[in-house]
Amino acid sequence: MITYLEKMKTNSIFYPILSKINNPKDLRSLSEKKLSKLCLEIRRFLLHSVSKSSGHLASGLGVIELTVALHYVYNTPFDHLIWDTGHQSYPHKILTGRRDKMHTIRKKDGLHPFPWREESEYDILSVGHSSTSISVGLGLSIAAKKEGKNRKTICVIGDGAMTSGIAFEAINHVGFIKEDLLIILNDNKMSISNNTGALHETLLGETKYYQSKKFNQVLEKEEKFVSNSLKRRSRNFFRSLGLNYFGPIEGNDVYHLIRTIEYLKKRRGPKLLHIITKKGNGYLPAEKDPILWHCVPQFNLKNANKSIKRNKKKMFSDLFGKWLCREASTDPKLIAITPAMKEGSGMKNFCKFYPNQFFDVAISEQHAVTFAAGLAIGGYHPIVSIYSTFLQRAYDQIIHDVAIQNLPILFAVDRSGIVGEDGPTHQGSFDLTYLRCIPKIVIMSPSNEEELINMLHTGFHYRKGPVVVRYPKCYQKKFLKIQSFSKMKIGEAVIKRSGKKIAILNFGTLIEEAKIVSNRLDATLVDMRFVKPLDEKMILKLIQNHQVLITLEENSTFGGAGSGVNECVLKNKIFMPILNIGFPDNFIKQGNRREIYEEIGLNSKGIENTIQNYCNKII
Ligand SMILES: Cc1ncc(C[n+]2csc(CCOP(=O)(O)OP(=O)(O)O)c2C)c(N)n1
Ligand SMILES: CC(=O)[C@@H](O)[C@H](O)COP(=O)(O)O
Ligand SMILES: [Mg+2]
Repeated sequence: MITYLEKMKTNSIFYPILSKINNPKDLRSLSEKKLSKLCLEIRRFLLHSVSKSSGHLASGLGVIELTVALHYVYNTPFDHLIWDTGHQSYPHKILTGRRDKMHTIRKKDGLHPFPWREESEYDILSVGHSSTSISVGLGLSIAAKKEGKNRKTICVIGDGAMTSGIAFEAINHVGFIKEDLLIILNDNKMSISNNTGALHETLLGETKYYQSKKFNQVLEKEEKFVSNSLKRRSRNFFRSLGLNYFGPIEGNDVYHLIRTIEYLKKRRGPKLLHIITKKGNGYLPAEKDPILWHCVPQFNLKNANKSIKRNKKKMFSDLFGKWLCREASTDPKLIAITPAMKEGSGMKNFCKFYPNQFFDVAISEQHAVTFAAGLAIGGYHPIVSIYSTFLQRAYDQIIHDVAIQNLPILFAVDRSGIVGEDGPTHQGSFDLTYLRCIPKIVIMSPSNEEELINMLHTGFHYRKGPVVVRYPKCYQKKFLKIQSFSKMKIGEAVIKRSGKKIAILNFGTLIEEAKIVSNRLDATLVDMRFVKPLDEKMILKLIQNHQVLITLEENSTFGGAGSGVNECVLKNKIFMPILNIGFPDNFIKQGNRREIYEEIGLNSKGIENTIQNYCNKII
């Protein structure tokens, strides 16, 4: 039987134009008048495909016209097209030979969630974290010039991604060395949440000016438009940094885009084209609620909003948000900071109820950390809520601006461990490794909902230096009413089960699997809770009456919690077999969390097998 999707991908009745486009060359052979119809077909295809696959939708809907225009005007893949962050690249994937695989996106062995170098020659840069496009684009354009290739480089960056430090640093360089590069600023006034910041205000100003002058009428006459857009203001942010600034122009009109981009292609030097698009364009539910539709689970197209909301389950992040509200109710000095991840981090209610104690600093992880340092020095009680993978961006800030100065800041490190569908760029595989070596930092890893709350409470009131509570992207199993919390003794582990020969030292939420395994193997199970400081007394006691130690964590085993246990044992000059179980030494691909844990041997069966194989040689 032909499945719905199979029908959809081959059906030349549903998609008379799109079904014939297998690469951008096919697109470039179309007459221009077919392009707006093609955009409609892509939009329909995208909606159907994401409704089956899940994924990033609203941003892709907003750049369909831009994607068509860019591949139409430029000679891709010879010319280099870079999509910043990459969550908007689904239309690009559809047009570059991957249409038939779109239903596999974000799935195990399926298409990668973002542009990926190994996946296609049209993906010149692998991405996932934002704001890298201009730096890489500049490097590519210089390389092309040195090689004597008449190759063009185009970077598409969103107004959200433009707020990040690295994008500012790149613009500073681009405007100075004046290489040939086209930056397209896709301004839809949205990050995941509403965009924030002074740059956003500046862009708003540009947009209002453009609307008041009705530049889109002038656009019909391309030359006049361009000269007008050059004339109308002597300075704006980008122009004052040495870039040729054009626009803003309507970014959801494929013909205007083609005219403008063709014109800019002929001009050399650093250019920034400011386009105004609508996130979710052409699909009313997503236009109305682009936050909900930024990244969606599978949904039913007939009652889309409802089916998305119905599928939403409570996560650890929501518990963090509840705890935050509760703690803020007794502490006006509590300040919570997010670098553009308000919704994902569970802070929607907090920012509503405590707007004066909340800062969304836009996509600026480095600033978020150092800004917290300033607040802490000033006597406030900052909490930085941040995803494990994005905290990687702020490593020096944690060491130089926070830890060296012993500042009391709580880091709520969300999405630690496997996040699943977002793949290698987003897995929280390394935070224990990169944080554990920082002197005096306290690191906790809750194994369940109660521990999460108690650890956040303990960490927030610790006040002797930085504290990290790291927790995964997992659903709450228990409904917790947050009435009271208790402080934990720093560095204290608890025994969950007493057994023989084998002691399992668990760090984090794999405890459910560890319980099953310890019952089957009659092993001792300890909930270590603290990655730093380790409960050394407990480790030494376990060594006395067991033959093997097993450590279990949701982090790379290289330098993670298990490495800490190894160091403790070596330091005490003890010979003891230790097996570290955790993530393997590779970048873990996309898939759902359950599948990935199974594949890397972190379900109960896998853990038991690994332990047995190891112990067979010893016990
Ligand atoms: C370094 C980093 N921080 C945060 C994110 C999460 N993130 C992904 S998309 C996005 C919003 C980007 O907004 P914009 O660039 O304007 O694109 P739009 O979604 O509006 O198309 C954010 C915050 C990320 N991918 N990388
Ligand atoms: C592209 C990106 O970085 C975000 O959109 C991310 O996918 C959000 O992740 P969560 O869905 O886990 O909040
Ligand atoms: Mg945006």
